[in-house]
Amino acid sequence: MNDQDYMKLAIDLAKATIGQTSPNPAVGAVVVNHGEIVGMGAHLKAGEAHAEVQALRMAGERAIGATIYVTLEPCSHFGKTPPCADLIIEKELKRVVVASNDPNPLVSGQGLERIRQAGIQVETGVLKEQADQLNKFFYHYMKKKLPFVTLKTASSIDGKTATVTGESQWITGEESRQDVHQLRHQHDSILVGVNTVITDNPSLTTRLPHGGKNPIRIILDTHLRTPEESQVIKDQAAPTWIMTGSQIDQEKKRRLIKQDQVTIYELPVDKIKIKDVLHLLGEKLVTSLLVEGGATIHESFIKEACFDELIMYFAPKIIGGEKAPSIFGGIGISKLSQAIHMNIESIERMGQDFKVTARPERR
Ligand SMILES: Nc1c(/N=C/[C@H](O)[C@H](O)[C@H](O)COP(=O)(O)O)[nH]c(=O)[nH]c1=O
Ligand SMILES: Nc1c(N[C@@H]2O[C@H](COP(=O)(O)O)[C@@H](O)[C@H]2O)[nH]c(=O)[nH]c1=O
Ligand SMILES: [Zn+2]
Repeated sequence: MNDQDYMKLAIDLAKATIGQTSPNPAVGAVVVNHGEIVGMGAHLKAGEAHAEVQALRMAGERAIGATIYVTLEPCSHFGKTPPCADLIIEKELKRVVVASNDPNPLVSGQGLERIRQAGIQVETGVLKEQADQLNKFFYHYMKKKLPFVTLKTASSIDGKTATVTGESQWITGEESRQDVHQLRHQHDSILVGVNTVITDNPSLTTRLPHGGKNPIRIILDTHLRTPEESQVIKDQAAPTWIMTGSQIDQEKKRRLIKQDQVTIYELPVDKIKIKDVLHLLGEKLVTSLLVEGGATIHESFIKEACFDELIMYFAPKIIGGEKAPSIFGGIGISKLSQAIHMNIESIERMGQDFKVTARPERR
C-alpha cells in the first residue's frame, strides 16, 4: 500500500457519509504506523467528532510516530469541536498527508502551518480531485453562502414528463428512481412547485433500502394554493417550508402552520424570484437543493441562471403529443444565441434508462 492507496481508503470512508454531515463536509481519515493500519474514521454528523479524532481515538498509543491520511486539511479553529491540528501535534504523529484544502476561512492553511511549525512532515494534494468531488456542495456553499442547486428531470426519450392526460407514473425504471432517492438523501433540501403538489401529491421523502435522510421539502407557492390534505402537510415525515408571496389567505396560513413541521415564508413580493429563495435557504444553512420540477419551475431556474448541475433521466419510450408536458416550460428563447450552453460531464446507463449529468458553461 502506498500514500495513494491509504488516501483512497480515506476517500471511500468519506464517500459513505455524503448527505449526513451537512452543513459540514464529508471527511475520512486513516492512521498508518510501520505499514499497518492502526486507526480509521469518518466525520459522521455536524457537531460530532471529526474524522481525525475518530481515527486517532482508535489508534491510541500507536498514533505516536504514525502517518495520518485525511481527505480534508485538519481544522485549526474551535467550532463545535476542538482543533484537529492541535490533536495531531499532541499525539506526536510523524507525518500528515492531505488531499483537499479547506475553503472555510476559519481554517484554510492555518492548521497545516501549525502542524509544520511543530516539526511534523506535511504533504498535500494527494488524490485532490477525487476528494474535492466529495464536497462540491460544501465548497460551493463556503464560497457563495448559497445552496448548490441540482436540477433533476425525468422524461421519455422525446422529452415528455407525462402523457397529454397527465399520466406520469412511472416513466423511468426502478434503477433510475432508486438513483433519485440517493440524490434526495445527499441533498439538504428538495424543491417542487405547487402544481406538482396538486397533481402528484408527492411525499418527496427518501425511500432507499437502508432508509436515508429526508431532505427539507421546499414548495414554491406564491398564492398558498397547497392543498391542506397534501402528504407534504399531513405526513410529518420531514420539514415542509412553503415559500409564498405577500398576498395570501392568512386564515389558511394559520391552519397550515399548526402542523409543527410546516413553516410558511412570506416573501415581500408579488412574484417569487428564485434568487430570493436561494438567499433565504443560504441564511438557514441549507447547502444543497435538489429541484424536482415541474416544467415551469425548471424553466425559472434556467432563465434566472440559478442552477449548478443538471441531472436528466431518459427512459427509452416515446410519448409524443405537442400538448404533452415537456421538461422545460415557460416561453423559452427566440434566438439560438440565447440557448444555455452546457458541458456534458457524464452519460451513464441506468437499467433500461440513461442518465445525463451536465453543468452550465458559465460556472
Ligand atoms: N414520473 C416520474 C418522476 N416524477 C417525479 C415527480 O416529482 C413526482 O411528483 C414525485 O417523484 C412523486 O414521488 P414521491 O412521492 O415524491 O416519491 N420522477 C422520476 O424519476 N421518474 C418518473 O417516471
Ligand atoms: N468535518 C471535518 C472538518 N470540517 C471543518 O470544520 C468545520 C466544522 O467545525 P465544527 O463546527 O467544529 O464541526 C467545517 O466547516 C470545516 O471547515 N475538519 C476536519 O478537520 N475534520 C473533519 O472531519
Ligand atoms: Zn477537525
